[in-house]
Amino acid sequence: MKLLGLKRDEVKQVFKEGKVTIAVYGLGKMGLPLAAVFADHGADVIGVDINEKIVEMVNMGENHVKEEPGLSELVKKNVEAGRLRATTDGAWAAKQADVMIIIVPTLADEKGNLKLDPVYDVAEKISQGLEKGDIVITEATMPPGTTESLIPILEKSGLKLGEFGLAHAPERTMTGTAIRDITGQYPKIVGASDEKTLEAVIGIYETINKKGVIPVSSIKAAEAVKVFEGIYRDVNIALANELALWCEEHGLDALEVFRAANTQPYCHLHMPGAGVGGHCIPIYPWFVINLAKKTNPHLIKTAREINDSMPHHIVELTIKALNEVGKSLKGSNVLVLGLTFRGGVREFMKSPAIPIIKELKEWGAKVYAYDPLCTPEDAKRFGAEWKKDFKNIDAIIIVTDHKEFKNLDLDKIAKDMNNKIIIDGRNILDAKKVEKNGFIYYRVGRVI
Ligand SMILES: NC(=O)C1=CN([C@@H]2O[C@H](COP(=O)(O)OP(=O)(O)OC[C@H]3O[C@@H](n4cnc5c(N)ncnc54)[C@H](O)[C@@H]3O)[C@@H](O)[C@H]2O)C=CC1
Ligand SMILES: CC(=O)N[C@@H]1[C@@H](OP(=O)(O)OP(=O)(O)OC[C@H]2O[C@@H](n3ccc(=O)[nH]c3=O)[C@H](O)[C@@H]2O)O[C@H](C(=O)O)[C@@H](O)[C@@H]1O
Repeated sequence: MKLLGLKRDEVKQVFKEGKVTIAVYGLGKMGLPLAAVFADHGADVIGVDINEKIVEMVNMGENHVKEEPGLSELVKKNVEAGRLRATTDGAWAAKQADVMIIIVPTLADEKGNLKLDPVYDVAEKISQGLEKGDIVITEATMPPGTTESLIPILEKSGLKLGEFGLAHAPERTMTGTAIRDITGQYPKIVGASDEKTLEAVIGIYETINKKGVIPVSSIKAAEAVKVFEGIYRDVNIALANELALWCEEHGLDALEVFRAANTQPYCHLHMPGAGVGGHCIPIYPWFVINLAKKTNPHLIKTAREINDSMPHHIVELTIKALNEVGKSLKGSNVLVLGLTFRGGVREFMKSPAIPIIKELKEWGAKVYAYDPLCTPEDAKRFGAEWKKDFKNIDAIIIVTDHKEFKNLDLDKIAKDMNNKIIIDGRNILDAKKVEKNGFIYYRVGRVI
């Protein structure tokens, strides 16, 4: 049933009656939870993905996003109920659907040069099935202005904007809490092409999100909200890193100072660490930097430089610790714990482990690695040798905050290692406890 022109409560009613067909383009870490949640709330959902294996798994009621708690049950339940199915045919899905949601990757390279091909490919497919009264929503994070750049492609359908609706409703969640967040952790931000579209889209998201909807004045404003959330994080992490380096110089423990400072409600010092990885936080700043013609976003650019310098600082701390025991990095056995960019998710995009391993090897160290979410092939791909024990290791570097690394058996490790050195790049161990076991323990902001 077409939703354009309905009031939000009418949308909720037809949604519950199973009269709304939604096509979700991109069945990844974000798209599959979203598709399953829409189906679980009564919509008839068609998932679209270019990956035939994913389409096949979903149609068998299987979930490929293993790190997402509750998702396997939700996919199975809704596929069996006939509310969720998948296809690789994006044009066919558009013909069936009343609402099309684009949540495919919006990637950028190191310098933020965008790779939006997946978004434009989906827009082309949608244009082949777009009908009067349909609504197209982008949920993928994208540079402000990108959603409206799809209008000429969508109008290849022969329809003019206004005969179909266009909106941006950014995905404000992360792997590990997607279902919780999509259904009610934060209000949904929505910006739309016109009042009718806004009204209908509010009805769609109020159906699945108990935190409700915050409408903003334009599509571009909605895109900026999401990008700014990420830039806020990147700049604040850079501030934490810079203050932590100052603490090292002055013999302070940054975390002790930060925790005390953060008791003031207006202070939110973030965590210093080995660097900022992922598809999101290190990328979004470039969306603003690249679009700045008159303004000079030098704070945002400097923050990026600070965060990207942290992997090198981790290597410096390792050299310092080895020197304490009369060893140089050359010829030392170093074990990197963690290859993924953060704990609990198997993603390598801009993972700090990559430059750390590279630089350690340039210094002549023998580099080993272990990560509970990875394989020996992953380690090899990044230039390290897979090692699950601590025998003959001179220094451990924790680069990823996997929960498995929070309870290391320090007694046993101390016996196995050649030299007892831990560089904690994610502040996950208790300094006093580690030092009690005779380790040299450094972390960003604490080299006491
Ligand atoms: N991963 C996260 O924590 C968050 C991601 N986002 C945003 O969500 C979007 C998707 O991210 P993820 O789900 O993490 O990516 P992902 O890489 O996990 O999944 C993307 C899916 O899209 C499919 N795909 C790629 N090109 C396609 C095309 N042309 N047509 C149909 N399907 C296509 C891929 O096969 C894959 O299954 C991105 O824009 C990202 O910025 C937003 C918030 C959090
Ligand atoms: C505020 C927030 O938590 N943003 C989330 C973020 O998810 P993401 O998976 O990128 O994880 P993240 O916790 O931001 O970490 C990114 C990187 O930054 C590092 N990091 C994070 C926080 C911190 O205080 N210090 C720090 O060094 C992490 O180790 C990691 O390498 O980016 C997501 C996104 O925008 O796609 C966003 O939806 C998520 O809510």
